[in-house]
Amino acid sequence: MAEEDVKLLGVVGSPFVCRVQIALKLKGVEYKFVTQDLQNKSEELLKYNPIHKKVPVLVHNERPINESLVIVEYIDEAWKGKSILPADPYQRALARFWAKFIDDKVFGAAWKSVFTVNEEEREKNVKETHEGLQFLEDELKDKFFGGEEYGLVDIAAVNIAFWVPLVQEVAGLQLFTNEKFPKLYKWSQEFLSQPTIEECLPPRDPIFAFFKGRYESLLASAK
Ligand SMILES: N[C@@H](CCC(=O)N[C@@H](CS)C(=O)NCC(=O)O)C(=O)O
Repeated sequence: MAEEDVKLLGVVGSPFVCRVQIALKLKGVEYKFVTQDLQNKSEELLKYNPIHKKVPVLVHNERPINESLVIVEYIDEAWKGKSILPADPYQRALARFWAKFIDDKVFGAAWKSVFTVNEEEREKNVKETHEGLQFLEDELKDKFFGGEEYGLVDIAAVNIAFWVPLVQEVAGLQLFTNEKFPKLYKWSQEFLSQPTIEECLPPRDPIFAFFKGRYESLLASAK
């Protein structure tokens, strides 16, 4: 391939950015990480993601791609190496379904369970999170969602493996525990300890402190 110019607009500590970092690492793609200030969005971010104005944005030879799951699929297609999606069309469709399910039905609810001061809303979201996690617990048949090797669904679910345990601790909630979801919990430990994944994870303590601060200011503002 011709000379590559690959930039990732992101922030450290974002589960969505982390997905893209994992995919780039898996394919061995060299890239420049361009840290964004989400309180004061750069011209570059607004230019490359004018619709959502969010990170991650992958810019490949000046062409931007938005939305983490779309980016991960793009990386899989644009670079050779270890495949992220299965080859079989039906299995590919299933992988896309579960990756989307994680965002639509699990992670958002887990996040809202933590970052709310409304008890009713919290309860509703805790219930939804548990229902979503149960579907994933039932779906997990092998070592990884991808089989013997991790793939799109595993990469998508890094938000469940790393971020949900972290933010549940911030609020003292029990969303994703070994007792409730033993298969999924075992998967998360196995997945997070894969060398490529470990290298892409942000340092836990500062991220914990960041979300703890955000949670405490939410509590304070509700008083
Ligand atoms: N659906 C998007 C979500 C990305 C997202 O929520 N990014 C956050 C950082 S973790 C962001 O850029 N937030 C800035 C904002 O909402 O203004 C994806 O999968 O890429």
